[in-house]
Amino acid sequence: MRPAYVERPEENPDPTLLPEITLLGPAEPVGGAPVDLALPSGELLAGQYRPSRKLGYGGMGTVHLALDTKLDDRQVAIKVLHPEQEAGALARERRALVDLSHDDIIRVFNYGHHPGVGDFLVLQYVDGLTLEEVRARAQVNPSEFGGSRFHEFVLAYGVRILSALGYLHAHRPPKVYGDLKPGNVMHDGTSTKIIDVGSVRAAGLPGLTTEGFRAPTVGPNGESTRQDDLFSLGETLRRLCGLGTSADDLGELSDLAALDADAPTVPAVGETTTSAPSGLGLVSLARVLRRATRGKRAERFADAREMEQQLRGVFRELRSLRTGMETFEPSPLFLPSPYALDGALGSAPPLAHWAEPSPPSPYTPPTPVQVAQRLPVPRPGPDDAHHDRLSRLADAAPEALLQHTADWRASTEVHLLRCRLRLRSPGHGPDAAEGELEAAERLIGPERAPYDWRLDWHRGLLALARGQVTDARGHFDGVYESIPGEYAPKLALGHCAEHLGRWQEALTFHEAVRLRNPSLGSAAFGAARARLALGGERALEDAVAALDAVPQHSRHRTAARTAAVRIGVEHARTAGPGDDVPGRLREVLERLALLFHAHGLTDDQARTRVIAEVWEAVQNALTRGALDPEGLARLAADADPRLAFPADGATLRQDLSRLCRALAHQAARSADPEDAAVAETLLDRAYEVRPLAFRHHRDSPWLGKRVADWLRTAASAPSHRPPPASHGPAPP
Ligand SMILES: Nc1ncnc2c1ncn2[C@@H]1O[C@H](COP(=O)(O)OP(=O)(O)OP(=O)(O)O)[C@@H](O)[C@H]1O
Repeated sequence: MRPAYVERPEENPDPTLLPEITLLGPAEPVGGAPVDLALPSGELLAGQYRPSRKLGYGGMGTVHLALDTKLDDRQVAIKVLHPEQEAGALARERRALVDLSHDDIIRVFNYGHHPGVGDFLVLQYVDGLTLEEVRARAQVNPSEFGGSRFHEFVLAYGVRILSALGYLHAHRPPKVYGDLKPGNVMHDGTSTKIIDVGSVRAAGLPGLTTEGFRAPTVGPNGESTRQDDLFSLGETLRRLCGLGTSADDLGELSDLAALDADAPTVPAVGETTTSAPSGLGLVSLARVLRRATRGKRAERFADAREMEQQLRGVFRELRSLRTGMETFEPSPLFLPSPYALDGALGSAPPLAHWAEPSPPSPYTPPTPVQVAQRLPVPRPGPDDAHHDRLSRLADAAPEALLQHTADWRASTEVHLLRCRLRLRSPGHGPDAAEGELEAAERLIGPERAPYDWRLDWHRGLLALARGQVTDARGHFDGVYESIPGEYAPKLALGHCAEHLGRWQEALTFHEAVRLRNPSLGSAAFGAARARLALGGERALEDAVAALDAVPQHSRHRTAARTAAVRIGVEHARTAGPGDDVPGRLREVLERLALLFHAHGLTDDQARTRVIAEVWEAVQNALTRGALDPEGLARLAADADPRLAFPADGATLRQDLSRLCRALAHQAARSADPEDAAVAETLLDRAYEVRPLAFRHHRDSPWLGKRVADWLRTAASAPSHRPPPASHGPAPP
């Protein structure tokens, strides 16, 4: 191993950052030999280059370090070709090699011939290690690369190499590199260089390849396509990560089954002792490498850009899972979703909450139908005829959009849009949506349809809309296989796992998405629900922490803060004998004040419902003996005065009675007929809860008339002017 110093970069979300590797001292010649060029002493190669030592050798030739005496003694690498290479393809391609210009591809400065030595290329000199040497180093000393962080650096190598491959592939006619492997890429300071450019050729022409990195689809004489390059890169990265010994092993590592286990999965590491990421990070990494190294070209990434997007996504996931830090970058394939998928948790309790003798759990997840309607939406494909128009569409009512797009010429994306709109529109449903999906599939055609993840995504939505969650999980798993760096399939799988009772799996998916992008309410709510369902000592703290991590600038912030209050209430309501109910209630009141005055819950009706729920929880604690009158007084003394929290039991009851009447008022004016029935129940409660001195029955003939009159007035009051709770028409 050559002596070198590895300096890791600070933690950073940039998926192209590499450690800085500096070779130390006079490096040993790689081949162990000094210059072995047949040059008389003092003679310059081609009258210009002074060789100093051998750098290495390979199938094509021997590489020497030399000084360019005509250019300020600049260091260059001279690659002297083996005689059998001289008349080969390289000789014809020299001009093209000199023209190659990309930061991650070694520069070919010159070429020449020296009698007695032969043909040679003059290359940019790289004072670094090959990736094969880096791999060996990481195997011996993983901590030098930050342990499992090494895998993120491997992805960074991938992203950089893909930039070079993308450059070659974009030539007209396209070029391929043809012979990608760890020995042909060097770590150059903090960047990479593909060194062995002799294999570069036009796509489809014969050329150099290497056993073990060669795709099965390459022709007998090395005839390669762009997707064969992606295979070789996938294999290169697999070796660097040391995952398995072949693409088959990646299949095993890609399995979701392990994610519902209690303990984190232990990776089956093949060729390295570098600690590999575990759990979902490992699955995503294995999947991205597997997709690149699939046997059939159609199963691999379509191009360098597609592969790069997914490597970047997996990088973000690994980094966030390792550090717990946000690693956000907008998704290239999905639009940001406006919906929080918060189930019952993220908003004030609905009026129906008071219809039940004991309120339903607020932890209920969103229904499969709601999930189908509110998952993130794929961005329209750039090649679609309607791409521009589709990108400009506002998220309007589904019926209106169906009408708006009715006369658009059919295209895959238009059918997929209509499929989603029909799922969201009450008058249509899954059967109509399925027709659109079939039309999209026909347009994609039988050759490409099996590999188009968009079809699987929409099949997953359809299955959810029909309540077939196991099927949906299968479809979304297919999407995750295809685009392993994307967050949206993981969000979908998290919701499926919740409905299948696979709570550990749900937590794994939601946490991975949430950590990467804490602004995304859906994942924070999912993680909170999964933590609460799994239980355990820290369940409540961890659930609330996930919600608190939704940042102030997120559109889901108010919902997340509301949920944190409601979780506290629910906990106080269902607390066992050992629980610190006064402490919990104190926290709830603190959060409530912040929710109203800093975190944006400004709607008066919602505020009244949240206050009623909190006050009821306090009353409930008093009744159960979990809180005593002194404790209540202390809570009031500590609470934010703007909450006007009652300091004694009688005032609390009076407040509750007033709140119930305010809620009855909301119910009486609600457009929902079921709410009207709740109005009666709430009035009953208002009377029940009054302090003893005030108690009487509302059904007394005198009072009954007044109540009926009041309800009528309330119901006929103009509904566009919702008065604050305390300012409704004077209740009886
Ligand atoms: N530009 C360079 N700067 C520094 N070292 C280099 C450079 N090019 C090659 N080397 C060293 O020489 C070794 C052999 O180089 P290279 O892989 O290009 O040769 P090759 O004959 O094409 O090998 P093969 O075809 O077997 O991969 C490399 O492993 C590297 O250590």
